[in-house]
Amino acid sequence: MIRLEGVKKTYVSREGARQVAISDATMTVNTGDLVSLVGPSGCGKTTLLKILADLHDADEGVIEIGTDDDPFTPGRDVGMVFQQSLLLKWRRVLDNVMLPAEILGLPRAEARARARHLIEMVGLAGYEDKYPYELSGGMQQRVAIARALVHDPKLVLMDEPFGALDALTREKMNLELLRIWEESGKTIVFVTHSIQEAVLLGSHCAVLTSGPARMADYFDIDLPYPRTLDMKVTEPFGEYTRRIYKLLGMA
Ligand SMILES: Nc1ncnc2c1ncn2[C@@H]1O[C@H](COP(=O)(O)OP(=O)(O)OP(=O)(O)O)[C@@H](O)[C@H]1O
Repeated sequence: MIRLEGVKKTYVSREGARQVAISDATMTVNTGDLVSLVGPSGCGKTTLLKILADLHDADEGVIEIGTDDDPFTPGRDVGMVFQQSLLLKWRRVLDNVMLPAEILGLPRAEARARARHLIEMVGLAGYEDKYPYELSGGMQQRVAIARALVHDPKLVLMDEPFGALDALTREKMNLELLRIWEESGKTIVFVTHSIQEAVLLGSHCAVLTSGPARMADYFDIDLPYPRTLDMKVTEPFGEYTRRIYKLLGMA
């Protein structure tokens, strides 16, 4: 579904200083993959997501998303989830989830039915008429995930979606995301600073390093499904985390 080869992006400041945000990003993503992008702050993870969402152009490299038979239109085919849920506080849960469908002008009755189904899928049945302030941080992120899926996008981009949650809620949301991913069959690219989260969630993992910012490795994570939290203490899991620590110069 996605092919990147040698993708590079440099930002130029108003003073003319050049900052290489990402270089040599090369990866192939198949429909239904969940790709973790892991790396330290400033190594270009968000830049890569913005390139995939067509919010930024790359300077060099090949970017192919979709196929001739199944073309990809970024405005229609991308769903995004950010570190903050960015819910509209004056809208109830159902109306927040409906937002992308309204912006895209999708048929209303169908979109409402889909929104209700997604609210149920993210575990919030019964909360359709609540306002965001009535929900916990984890519940708000569930609403954001439902909102990212309502227009049935081909690609879901998640930028540190659980970064603001407490550790236990985050682990719970990891399992929830795996379930939602399996149920929805979506292709997901997921940015995280957490090596453990990258390994637990990813079917594939891209490791980005800084100084200079580049994609240092891209590999399959061949751990069985369903993934469970106790896998984190197994030897195969440890091998993947060691591999990433080494790439980041931390082992
Ligand atoms: N719009 C911009 N203009 C200039 N420089 C930018 C811009 N956006 C990002 N950068 C720079 O590009 C580099 C990569 O930024 P990016 O946000 O992609 O990193 P990141 O890996 O997502 O970081 P973090 O994990 O902290 O969110 C950083 O050095 C950043 O300062």
